[in-house]
Amino acid sequence: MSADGNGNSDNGRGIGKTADETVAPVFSVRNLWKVFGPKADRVPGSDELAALTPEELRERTGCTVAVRDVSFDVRPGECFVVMGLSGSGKSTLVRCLTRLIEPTAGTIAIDGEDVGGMDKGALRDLRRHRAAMVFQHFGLLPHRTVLDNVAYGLEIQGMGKAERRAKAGEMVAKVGLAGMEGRRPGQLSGGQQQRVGLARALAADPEVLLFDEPFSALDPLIRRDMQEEVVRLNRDEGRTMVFITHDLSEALRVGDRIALMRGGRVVQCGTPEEIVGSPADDYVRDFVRDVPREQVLTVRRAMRPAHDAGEAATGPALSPATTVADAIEAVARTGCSARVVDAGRCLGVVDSTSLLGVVAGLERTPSMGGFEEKTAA
Ligand SMILES: Nc1ncnc2c1ncn2[C@@H]1O[C@H](COP(=O)(O)OP(=O)(O)OP(=O)(O)O)[C@@H](O)[C@H]1O
Repeated sequence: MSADGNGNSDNGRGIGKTADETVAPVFSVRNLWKVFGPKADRVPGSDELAALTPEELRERTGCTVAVRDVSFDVRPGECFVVMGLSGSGKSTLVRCLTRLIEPTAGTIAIDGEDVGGMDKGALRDLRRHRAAMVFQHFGLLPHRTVLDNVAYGLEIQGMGKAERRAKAGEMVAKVGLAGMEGRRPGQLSGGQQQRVGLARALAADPEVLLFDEPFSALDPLIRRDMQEEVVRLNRDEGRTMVFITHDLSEALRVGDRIALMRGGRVVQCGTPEEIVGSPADDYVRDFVRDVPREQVLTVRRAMRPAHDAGEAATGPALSPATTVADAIEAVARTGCSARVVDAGRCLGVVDSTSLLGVVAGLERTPSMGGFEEKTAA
């Protein structure tokens, strides 16, 4: 995530940051369905109905399947992105997590606790304290100052005035708005208003932040700023996040893992590197076609065994999380192959052929070091 001992950055996102798979997940979702329409609950149980195309199903039953048999875990400390085109089911899926939309079938647990079995009070607590939502339309109160907007949620919780103003001040500073506490929302840019919305969600100190396309209304530069803010919050605080977007570059920038949705299904769930480097099918391959591979893929994919002990001991040392783009720079600068080193051990070597092979999307052949054109799956 940070520059390694050799000054090799892995682009700041934390490529290679792998949330520990052995720890218990924050959210655990199994076989989740959301069907809109009359007698929706007959659809998940019926092989015949579930096999129909969306159009056939609508014609025969009047139902729309928004989420179709989806299972995944969100691990502590990760930024889990739900990505897909408009209508693919992203918002419905994430709203089901806290039952803002009632699932039709399947189970959801938060920290092992069944969300389906929660009563009204527990659900209120879940939405306020455990999994707070940051919306695209941040719903700020126009007549209140920035500070009071941020403190609003704490006021509802019954926190005393001095304490909530101190806490709100801390959050305002955390999102980079120190000095603007006394302004009203109308005196802020769209990006600054979004930061107030973020500070308000953070003030409740939720275990998970759920973002629903939070930045899609912002202009590109401010949007980039906000993405960096999210990455920073995730990295510095280790706060778990679920982030909806239809924008692939945003997903790649903020996500530790990405669930790519199509027609209510998750067609692939994996790290940006897995999605771009090993697309699960032609749909995903098409989706990631224009991604600059060298900025997402790491030297792990370009590595080959060292030819001899000499090669394994010379050349610049790179961490396994180094992007191919940074490795190309290191190899070009020094004019020799670079070693991929982890905890003092040389895992392999990258050279210009192996790095260019990854950029070109070629598959490594069994004969060490060679590449061949990738054939469509
Ligand atoms: N209340 C509803 N009643 C009927 N159908 C719905 C309802 N809400 C959503 N849908 C349908 O469910 C599907 C998934 O919608 P959803 O809003 O979850 O998609 P999305 O990926 O978030 O889209 P967008 O990016 O446009 O917000 C769509 O076909 C949509 O028309």
